Amino acid sequence: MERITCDICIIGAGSGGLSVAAGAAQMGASVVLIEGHKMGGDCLNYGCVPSKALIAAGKHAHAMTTGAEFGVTPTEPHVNYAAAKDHVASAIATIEPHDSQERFEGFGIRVLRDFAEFTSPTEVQAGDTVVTARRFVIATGSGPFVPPIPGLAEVPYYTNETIFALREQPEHLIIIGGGPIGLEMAQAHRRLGSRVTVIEAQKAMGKDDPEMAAILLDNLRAEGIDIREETAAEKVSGHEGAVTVTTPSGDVTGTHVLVAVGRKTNVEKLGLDKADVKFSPRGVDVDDRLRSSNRRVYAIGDAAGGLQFTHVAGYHAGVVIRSLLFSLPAKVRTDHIPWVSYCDPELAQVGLTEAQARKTHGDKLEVVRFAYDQNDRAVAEGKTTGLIKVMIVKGKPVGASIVGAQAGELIGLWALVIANKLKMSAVANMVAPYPTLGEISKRAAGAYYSPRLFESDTVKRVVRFVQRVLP
Ligand SMILES: Cc1cc2nc3c(=O)[nH]c(=O)nc-3n(C[C@H](O)[C@H](O)[C@H](O)COP(=O)(O)OP(=O)(O)OC[C@H]3O[C@@H](n4cnc5c(N)ncnc54)[C@H](O)[C@@H]3O)c2cc1C
Ligand SMILES: NC(=O)c1ccc[n+]([C@@H]2O[C@H](COP(=O)([O-])OP(=O)(O)OC[C@H]3O[C@@H](n4cnc5c(N)ncnc54)[C@H](O)[C@@H]3O)[C@@H](O)[C@H]2O)c1
Repeated sequence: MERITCDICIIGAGSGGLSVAAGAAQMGASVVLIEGHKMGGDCLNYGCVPSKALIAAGKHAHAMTTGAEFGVTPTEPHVNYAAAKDHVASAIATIEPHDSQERFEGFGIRVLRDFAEFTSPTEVQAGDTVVTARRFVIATGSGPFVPPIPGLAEVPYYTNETIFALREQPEHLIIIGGGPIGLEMAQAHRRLGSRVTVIEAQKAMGKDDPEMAAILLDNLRAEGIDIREETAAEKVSGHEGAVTVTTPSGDVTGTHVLVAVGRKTNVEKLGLDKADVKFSPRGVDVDDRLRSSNRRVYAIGDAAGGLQFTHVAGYHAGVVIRSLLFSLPAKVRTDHIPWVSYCDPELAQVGLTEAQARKTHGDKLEVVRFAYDQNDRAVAEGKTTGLIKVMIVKGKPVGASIVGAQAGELIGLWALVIANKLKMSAVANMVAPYPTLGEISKRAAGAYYSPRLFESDTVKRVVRFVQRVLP
C-alpha cells in the first residue's frame, strides 16, 4: 500500500475537479487528482461535447431541407448516421488532450486512475494508494437516473452514457423525459432522419419559462417530433428493435428507447459515512461555501446537489480555490447563473423567470419584451422566431429569458449585467453593431425606457420649456 500526503485531494476529473486541480497546482499547492473512469468526466465523454456535436450534424441535414425561401432548392439529405457519430468521436478526441492525464501531470499533479473511497475523515483510498490531505474536494458528478418503470430493466435501453456510441440509425427513437437531454437528442435525431416520440410526465422543459418553452416546443413539433406531455411512461416491454412504452394515453412502439429523466449524483459509493460527510440522493449537503459537514471536505459541480451544468462546476471550482488556497470566505451565488438548451431555437435563461420574479417581487416587477421578428438581422437570416423578456426591479434586471437563434450567445450580456448588479441603463448605453441579433438586448432596454421618455408629461413639459428658451 502506497501512502501519499498532499494539500488538496480531488476526487473526480470532470469539469469541476479538473478546474480545481489545474488552478490549485499552478498556484503552488500539492495536489492529488483521482479519476475512476474517463478523464474529462461527463461533459467531454457523455454530455455537452457529444450532444453539441450531434446537434451540429443535425443542423447540417436540416439546412438542406429548408433553403427554399433563399432560392436554394431543398433536397432530402442522405444521412450516414455512423459517420455523424464519427464526427461526435472526433470532437471528443480533439478536446481530450486538454483534459488528459499527461497534461495534468505536467502541472505537477499526481493523478491516480482508480475509484476513490473515504476510509476516515482525513483519508481516501484509491486502489493500492491511501491519500491523506489537508482538504478534499468531491467532484464526482452524476450519472443517468434510471427510474423504476416496470419492465425497463428487461428491455435494451440507452442513456446518455451509451447513445453516443450507437452507430445504427434508430428508425423510431422513443425518448422518456422531455428535459434538455431529451429534447436536444430528439431534435438531433429527427433532423438526421429518425422518427422521434418524446414521452414527458409533466411539462417539457419544465424548468424554463413556459411562454418561452412553448415557442421551442412549437418548432420541435413543426419539425415532426411527437411530444406527448403530462404522459408518464408506466411500463416498458418488448425486445431489441421493437420496444413498447405504455402510457395513460396509449402505447408507443419504437426501435430504440433513450432514458433521459434526470440525474443521480455519484455520492453513494464514496464511503461518506466514514468521513462524517452528510449527503442525500440529491448530493453532498454543502453550505454556501460548498463545505460539507466535515470542514475538511468540499463538494462541487453536480455532486453538490444544485444546478447541474459544466459552467456551474467551473464556477464552484473558482469559489473553493479561494477557500482552499487563501482561506478566503468565498460564497456561491445562484442568481447570476445562466443556462442554455441548444435546440433550435435555443432557449436561454439567467436569474429569475417571470413567474419566479412575480412571486419574489410582486408589483415592483416590470417585464419588457422584444420579438425577433422586429430585428433586421433576424429578418435577413430568416430567423424571426424568437423573443427576449427581461424582468426588472427598480431599474435593475433580476432575470432574462431568451428563445431564438443564438440565444445562448445573447444571454451572456444579461449574465454580466445581473452578476454585476448593473442597471438597464448599462445596456441602453451600449452601442450595438448593426445589423446583429445583439441589438435585441439593446431594444429590450429601449422598451424599458421608451414609455418613460415618450409617454411622460414631465419630459414633454421640459422639452417645450427648453425649446422656448433656446436662442
Ligand atoms: C447529455 C448531456 C448534455 C449536457 N450538456 C450540457 C451543456 O450543453 N452545457 C452544460 O453546461 N452542461 C451540460 N451537461 C451537464 C454537464 O455535463 C455536467 O453538469 C458536468 O459534467 C458536471 O461536472 P462535474 O465535474 O460535476 O462532474 P463530471 O463531469 O461528471 O465528472 C465527475 C467525474 O468523477 C468521476 N468519479 C465518480 N465517482 C468517482 C470516484 N468514487 N472516484 C474517482 N472518480 C470518480 C467520474 O468518472 C467523472 O469522470 C450535460 C449533461 C448531459 C448528460
Ligand atoms: N444544454 C444544457 O446545458 C444541458 C443539456 C442536457 C443536460 N443538461 C443538464 O443535465 C440535467 C439532466 O437533464 P435531463 O433532461 O435528464 O433532466 P431534467 O430533470 O431536466 O428533465 C427530465 C424530465 O423527465 C421527466 N420525467 C421523469 N420521469 C418520467 C417518466 N417516468 N416518464 C416520462 N417523463 C418523466 C421529468 O418530468 C422532466 O421533465 C439537466 O437538468 C441539466 O442540468 C444540460
